[in-house]
Amino acid sequence: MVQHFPCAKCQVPSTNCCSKCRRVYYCSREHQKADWTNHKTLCGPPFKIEESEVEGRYLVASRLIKAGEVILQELPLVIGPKLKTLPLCLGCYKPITDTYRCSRCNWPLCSSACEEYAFHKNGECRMIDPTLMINHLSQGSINSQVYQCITPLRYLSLPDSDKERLDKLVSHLEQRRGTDIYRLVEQNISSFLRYRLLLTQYDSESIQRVCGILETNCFEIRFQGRVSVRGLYPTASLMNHDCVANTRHVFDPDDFRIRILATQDILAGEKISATYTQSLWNTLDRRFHLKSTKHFWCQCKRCTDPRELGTNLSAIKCTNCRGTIISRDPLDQMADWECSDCGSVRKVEQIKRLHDSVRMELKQIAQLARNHPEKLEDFIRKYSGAIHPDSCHVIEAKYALVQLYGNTPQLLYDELSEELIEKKLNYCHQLLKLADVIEPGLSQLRGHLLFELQSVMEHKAKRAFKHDSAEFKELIKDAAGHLMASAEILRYETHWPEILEKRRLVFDRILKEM
Ligand SMILES: C[S@@+](CC[C@H](N)C(=O)[O-])C[C@H]1O[C@@H](n2cnc3c(N)ncnc32)[C@H](O)[C@@H]1O
Repeated sequence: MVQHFPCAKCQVPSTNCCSKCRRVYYCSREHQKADWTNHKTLCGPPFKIEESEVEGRYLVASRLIKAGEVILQELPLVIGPKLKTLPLCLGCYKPITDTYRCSRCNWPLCSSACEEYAFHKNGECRMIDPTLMINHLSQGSINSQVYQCITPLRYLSLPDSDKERLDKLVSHLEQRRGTDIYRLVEQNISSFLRYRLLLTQYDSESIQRVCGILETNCFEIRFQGRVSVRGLYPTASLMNHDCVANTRHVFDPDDFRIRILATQDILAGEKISATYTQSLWNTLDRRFHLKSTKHFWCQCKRCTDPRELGTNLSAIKCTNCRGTIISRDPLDQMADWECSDCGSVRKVEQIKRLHDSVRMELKQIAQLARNHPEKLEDFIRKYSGAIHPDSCHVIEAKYALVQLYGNTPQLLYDELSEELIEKKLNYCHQLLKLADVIEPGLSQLRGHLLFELQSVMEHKAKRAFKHDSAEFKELIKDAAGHLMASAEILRYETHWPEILEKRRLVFDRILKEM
């Protein structure tokens, strides 16, 4: 499915872009010509690179960037398997059944067409002596661990000019030295490449640096029907992190090109940010994850506020007075927590233990949720009282139900009670309010929630009201508006254009009949 972007002149979806900046799309040469006076001032990149001691390099808007604008697009210089991966075709990244082997190097692929993918052909296929892989690639016994060396090897085999660009990226080599991940790289990648595959031209330090660069800077690339892989993009990886980011990214399924889209208007001088973590996690978890994987303590606005910008995702109810317990200093992972009403104090270890046990319980319930959604409802009831109705765990349970109700066998709309329809509707509204704070604008979370909202509204309208009633018409019109809003966000994601088009036809028909 080729990605379409709206023509800058008339909004008609198009695949042709300005050949200079490749960020702005036109449906025809006429519209490109007509827009030139406007576009010529915007044709260069809308960002510059700045640097600070604490954050290193980062991207800053050099002019107003409008929500929805493509900020940059680029091809990956390296793409390949993640450290933990399922066995996959090294050409197209689909899961393999080991029925075809590369005629040159003997690595499992889908077909002869996959032998020609440049990253495979110029990487492991050219670099590894197939006779040395015989034991590791014998039929029926491929250990997914052997894939760990592929992406670093693809990096190491790049032309010098590409390598020079990537070598400037942050590796955190010093912080990684002596850690578990450093030892794992030493055993599974460095020793494997040097002593098993006899690639002794690469020293252990260089291999460790490359692995550090890959883990600090790669984007995860997921497509339905393919194993998820990682890609390294020299400019996109200069976006620093913020727990409320102002961009999102989409990948082109044909060439893995990344496009960075502004989710909100970004003023000249503002940082252009991405999120390296999960927006529904609480502050303790997000900060710990960023420190352990990316080696920095986040100090963004959201992390600084003990109430997480008023969302209370981290908050816990006080068992003494039912007030709200929050951290005394969220930028200190060891700080005590305190009830804002009665002042009683909890040690952070106690708070962490509580979060860990609730998270574990939710994980177990979520695995059964397809057949037992009522367990998620019980969880929500129990922990809205026992922790906090806005707690991240309660929110995650609600989001899981929003995705299940109406979309899963046995939970399709026709089988849902009115009560469950109403529940889904309420959860969508609550979660959208939250998303407006933690993932505002044209974010993927808002796109998915708006999509779920329009579908449940349509079903409620059909069920609750007569087709010629004012209530029916109002609900359907609102739902159609939400569909348009979700389409504006999701149309760049693979598979979504067809789904959105089907929904549009449904609403077209209903609106015509009204
Ligand atoms: C993908 S790189 C981003 C570009 C990087 N700043 C550079 O100079 O190349 C990720 C690294 O940037 C730094 N970084 C990103 N966001 C940060 C933030 N909000 N605060 C501090 N450091 C940050 C961390 O060192 C992190 O591991």
